[in-house]
Amino acid sequence: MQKYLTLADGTQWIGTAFGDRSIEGAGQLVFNTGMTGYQETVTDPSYLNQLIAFTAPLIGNYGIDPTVNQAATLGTQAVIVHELTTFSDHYTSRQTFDNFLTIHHVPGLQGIDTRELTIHLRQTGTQAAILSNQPILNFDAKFASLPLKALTPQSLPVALPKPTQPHIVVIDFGEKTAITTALIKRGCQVSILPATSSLKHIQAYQPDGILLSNGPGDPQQYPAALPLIRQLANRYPLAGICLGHQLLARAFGAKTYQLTFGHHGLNHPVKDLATGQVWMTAQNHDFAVDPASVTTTPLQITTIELNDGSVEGLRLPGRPVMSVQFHPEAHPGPLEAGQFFDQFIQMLHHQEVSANA
Ligand SMILES: NC(=O)CC[C@H](N)C(=O)O
Repeated sequence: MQKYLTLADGTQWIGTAFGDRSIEGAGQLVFNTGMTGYQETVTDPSYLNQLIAFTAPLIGNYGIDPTVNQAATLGTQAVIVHELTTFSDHYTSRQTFDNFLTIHHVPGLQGIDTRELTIHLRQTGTQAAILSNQPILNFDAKFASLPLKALTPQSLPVALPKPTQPHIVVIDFGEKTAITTALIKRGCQVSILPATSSLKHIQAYQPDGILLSNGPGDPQQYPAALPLIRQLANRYPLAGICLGHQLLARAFGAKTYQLTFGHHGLNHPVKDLATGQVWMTAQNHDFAVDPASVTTTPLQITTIELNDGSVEGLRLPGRPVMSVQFHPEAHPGPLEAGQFFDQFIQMLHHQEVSANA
């Protein structure tokens, strides 16, 4: 069965269907350059209502491991690959990628040159796209006819904290499981609360620290969260990751903007401005903090991306508050930036963030 990928600029790619053959998808088309980690990527809630094209030439070759999902449901609108492997004999695999997408009602397109598509997106910028079962006659009408997906809230909060363990409340904007796991692995107890929670409600959990999670969409779409974030940052040690970082910036008056084609991959070098140390990081974002706007706020830039110089980290001098644009929890990706969580846990003891945080 043929499937048609049509971009807002009218360009079209034709390939073969996989995943849920009957379903069509529409949203922003992004490319991901990771050589591995397709399962963590398609289950990452930050890809809500996006179509993901993988530049790696072979996808699906180690199957699906039920333990690595980043969320229980898939928010992605479609998956686009060059070549799909239809069998997998890896020892952790329990099903094929094709079958996994079918069960989760996500359509796929295989057999197109995703590197050519990526070059096109790098030249024209991120744009809307539709994966359809028939050629498209009217892009806008078809786009409007296809349903948007909604986020499924993460698991319920855990029981009251044990006095011996630091208790972290994660504010859930679309939290990835690996963030919670990274905190639990470091001895924390974690409660996940909806982003609509009131300060009073959060305080009732008696947190030792707050983590603002990653999440989908434009950070401008979350104005209601900003007063809460300011209140939390003034009361608790606080860390932000990706969307959480962007919202922390906005809460203190900085601006965010859309990158031309986003950062979606596993080998983005970032530099710690205090130490000069460079980490290879996993990234997944289309928006970024405007560095010029940070100078008008109490925040300080701590880290930058070496490919394009974009802002990768912030701190609030005098308060145990810091954030990163990249994904220290990785999954997929390199784990070397995981020290962000160690610094966060140090901060819980009400220490000022060290200059290299
Ligand atoms: N992974 C994230 O939290 C992504 C943040 C935001 N949705 C962006 O695309 O920039």
